[in-house]
Amino acid sequence: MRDVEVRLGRTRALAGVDLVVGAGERVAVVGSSGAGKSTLLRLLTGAVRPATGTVEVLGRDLAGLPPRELRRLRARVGTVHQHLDLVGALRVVHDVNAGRLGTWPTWRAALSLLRPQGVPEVAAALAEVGLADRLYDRTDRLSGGQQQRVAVARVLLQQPDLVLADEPASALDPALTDRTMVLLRDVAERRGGTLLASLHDPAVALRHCTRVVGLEQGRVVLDAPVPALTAADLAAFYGAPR
Ligand SMILES: Nc1ncnc2c1ncn2[C@@H]1O[C@H](COP(=O)(O)OP(=O)(O)OP(=O)(O)O)[C@@H](O)[C@H]1O
Repeated sequence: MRDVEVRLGRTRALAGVDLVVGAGERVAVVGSSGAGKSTLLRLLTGAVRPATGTVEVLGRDLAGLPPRELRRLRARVGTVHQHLDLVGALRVVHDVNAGRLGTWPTWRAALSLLRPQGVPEVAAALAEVGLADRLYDRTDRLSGGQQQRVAVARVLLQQPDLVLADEPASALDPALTDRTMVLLRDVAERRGGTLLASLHDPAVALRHCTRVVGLEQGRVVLDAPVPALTAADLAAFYGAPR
């Protein structure tokens, strides 16, 4: 993205952001609450449009992309949203299958709501996140951490070229956090793709990412490869003493 500004209502959520992320990079987006991390990720899904500047995703300029092309592009972008974007009243199998709706014809997507399609692959993705036995549970009967893992399973099934994760481990304990980050890394790496994750824990950023981008009041104030950073450098972004 080049020289991007985003306004949300009266707030300038991002200002003058220049960021180029190459294939295969794993980028942690860090910063205090309200710094603009979610906005940055939502910009890359086309959910938020810039007031000025350009945003390119997987080599396509999002401005003026016809809806059909935008849908195709979105099918190549896997997202774990901060608020998970799951349908609680559905069975887990349907919520996970939503990961590939973008690549299915409409008739198959509709049919899948009546009779789930491709159940073995869904079961395999759920097994990877440790929820093999929850295939037919209602999603809203699962705990917050389990729902977060359903959202990860959906991305595993989708096999996208770009993975965006907004605090993907906020409801998980440390062991599950690491496991989830490894899964997200794997799914990005399988396709030679890229991972961008907003992360609240500096240690997780250092363990799992190759680069850290720090935001403050909508501006990029840190952009460094992980080997160049210390835990103290990062702690500053979370309000901890250096
Ligand atoms: N829908 C909205 N309308 C108006 N302002 C918004 C909206 N969404 C976010 N903002 C504002 O934009 C700024 C950036 O918000 P954003 O959600 O990107 O921050 P964040 O770094 O992801 O925060 P958090 O860590 O708390 O999730 C904040 O000042 C926020 O109040």
